[in-house]
Amino acid sequence: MQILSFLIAATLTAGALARFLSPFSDDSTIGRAATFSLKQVRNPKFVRNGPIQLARIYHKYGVPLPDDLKAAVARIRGHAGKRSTGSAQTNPEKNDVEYLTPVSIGTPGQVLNLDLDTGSSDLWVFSSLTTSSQVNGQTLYDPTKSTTANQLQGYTWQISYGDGSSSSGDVYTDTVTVGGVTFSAQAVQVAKTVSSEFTSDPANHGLLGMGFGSINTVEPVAQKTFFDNIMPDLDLPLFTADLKRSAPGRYNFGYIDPSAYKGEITYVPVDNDSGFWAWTSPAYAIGSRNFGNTTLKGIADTGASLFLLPSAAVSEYYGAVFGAKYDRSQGAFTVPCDASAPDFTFVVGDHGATITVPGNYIKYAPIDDAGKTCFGGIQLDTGIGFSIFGDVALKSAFVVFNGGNRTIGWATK
Ligand SMILES: C[C@@H](SC(=N)N)c1ccc(Cl)cc1
Repeated sequence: MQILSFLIAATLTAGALARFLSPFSDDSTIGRAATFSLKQVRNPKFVRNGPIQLARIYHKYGVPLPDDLKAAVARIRGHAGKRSTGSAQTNPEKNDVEYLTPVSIGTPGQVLNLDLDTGSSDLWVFSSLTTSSQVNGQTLYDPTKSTTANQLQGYTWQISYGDGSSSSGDVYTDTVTVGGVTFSAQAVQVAKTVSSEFTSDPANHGLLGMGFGSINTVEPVAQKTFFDNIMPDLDLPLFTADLKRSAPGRYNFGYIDPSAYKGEITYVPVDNDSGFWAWTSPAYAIGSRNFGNTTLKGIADTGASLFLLPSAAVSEYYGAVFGAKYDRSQGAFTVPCDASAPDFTFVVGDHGATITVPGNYIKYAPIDDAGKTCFGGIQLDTGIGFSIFGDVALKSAFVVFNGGNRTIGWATK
């Protein structure tokens, strides 16, 4: 409501109120009907502004602003400075086994390449405290060289991952920056021990968990993830993953890049009770076959390389690939690298949206120098309790992880 019209309305209200409260005023108009008219004049300084006017209606009826409108209003009112966005390139290792993202820790910044992992919630790094025999060329975070590092005395952590790897250590807080977004008191878990899987990968300097805080392993008090900490200051409470096959991809924070995807983003609910970004796909299809009606309950996991599915789906898939087999020596399905591998398509939501994983992505990587036999990009999820939409699936899509309303969005690209 314009200021002038608001004042007029207030005046009218006050006058009416005065008459109601004291019907016996000394007003000389008593006994005669009082009439008057007011000429409205346009406020030349009033500037139309859609989002502001729309926001005022929401405020008038006490309805919270939708995230997009809130962000638009913040930008218009110049509060955008209080909001932030960020963008970080992420780089695949050989065979896309993981994607590493530069992260600055400490003052002055010590840059380590970390695996941003939506399947865990600890930010841990190789450090000057890591057992020297377990270090193999990794960049080490040294808290003694950071003027902003503070140890959480008596705090420890220990984590084990689905692939059998593990690490443990002590806890500091320090300034952490990813893609230009900074949090000044982020829990940084310094490794004192790491398992051989981590020692054997010089390029990987640690993990930055992007799962939910409920599965952070720090004791005696679990610590918030980097995303938990920056979410309130982001333009939008979300991050996006745009992973690519054998090419750099990108994690964006606080905004959705419309040039990064095609068509519409389809959002579905996330069940974070497990601490993971768990969601359900209602159906899948192999190649040009019809969609079945078997749901896939799984997690979107940037920290897992492969696409782990129920045995029925895996058997149906490899049954359609000439020469595919379960190789006991690999403990996994393999396919001839020159095989014609069908696409794997899964449904998102209940309005027909789908994501297609190209068959070539499922001829994951050669297991021999001759390049004749390839490791399958789809493998069994037996014993895990859920499927894993790992990088083989994620790099087939543009994926939005919305921590505000706990949804996950999928789009083709
Ligand atoms: C949740 C992921 S581990 C991770 N993304 N940090 C996982 C669990 C179980 C298996 Cl078998 C493989 C991967």
